[in-house]
Amino acid sequence: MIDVYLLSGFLGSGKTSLLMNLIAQLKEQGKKPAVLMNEFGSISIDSDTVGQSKDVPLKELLNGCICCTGSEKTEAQLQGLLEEHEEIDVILIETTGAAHPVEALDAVYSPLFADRLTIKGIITVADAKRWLERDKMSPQIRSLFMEQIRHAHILLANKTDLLTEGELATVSMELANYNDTAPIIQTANGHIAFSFIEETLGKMQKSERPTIVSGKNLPLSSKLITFDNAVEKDEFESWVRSLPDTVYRMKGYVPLKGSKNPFLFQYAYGMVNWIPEYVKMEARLVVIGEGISDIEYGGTPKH
Ligand SMILES: Nc1nc2c(ncn2[C@@H]2O[C@H](COP(=O)(O)OP(=O)(O)OP(=O)(O)O)[C@@H](O)[C@H]2O)c(=O)[nH]1
Repeated sequence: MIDVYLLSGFLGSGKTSLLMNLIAQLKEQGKKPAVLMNEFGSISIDSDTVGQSKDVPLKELLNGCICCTGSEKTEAQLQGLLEEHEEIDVILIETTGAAHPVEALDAVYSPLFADRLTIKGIITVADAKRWLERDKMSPQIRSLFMEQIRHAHILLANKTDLLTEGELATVSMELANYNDTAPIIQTANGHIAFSFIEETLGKMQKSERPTIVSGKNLPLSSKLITFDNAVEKDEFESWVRSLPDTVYRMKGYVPLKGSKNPFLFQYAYGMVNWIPEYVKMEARLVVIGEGISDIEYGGTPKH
């Protein structure tokens, strides 16, 4: 299994700096990291920086963010990385600072990779100075900035060099109030030990079930559902409607009674979408949300 880490954080918060630090540490440990990154616009500034480490495989998604370029593209890029570089053991994904973490995670979770990739979690870089000045942001942007912080599994309060001791204490306390599950690490230029990230996220995963990042104490988790038998479409949809609001996203291949191949099933914000598949994909579904570890598919109970 290849470990996948998602680097989130607002525009300019220090994600690329963190990425470069992590790559250097991984290489020192003899590991083979690969990078998937996406940038706003069609000029690849950040990937040029990373591209200087010629031995680090890199795929980029230009012109849009990982969430709105569509998960198909992300899947294709990941597929490309996996096929072209069999030796990879860690994938670092840098999302554009304008990506919502749930959507970015969503683009990465694919039933195609369920048995090849272990999504370890989201590391959010928060610009500590910006946090103190968040009231100056427009409500929409502030909400994105805050969402990225809220969904972090590990939170870096970065750019500490720009703050006084007193300001630092305030930022740490306020961040802890806002996301009380993620460890908060004060950093400058994204300097953090990769071993800390690995151990922290490893422990979070162990405390719950082994698939991907999951757990009641984590802001976001995922669950893989498999099917032994084909299901009735209506029955499946009533099960979908019975799920809690904290299920944000589902996608995968669902075997429907009377159909040759499992259908591609998509769910987002209450909407379901079925697309026939001409290839026989493995029947499995990824569910992403909060507090979803008890969700199982059992069809609708018969009366
Ligand atoms: N003073 C200070 N500057 C920093 C720190 N970390 C990063 N920077 C600077 O902030 C700027 C943005 O850093 P990046 O690492 O490119 O940030 P990013 O999150 O990748 O930016 P986007 O790709 O635009 O979202 C760069 O000029 C960095 O040198 C820090 O801890 N302190």
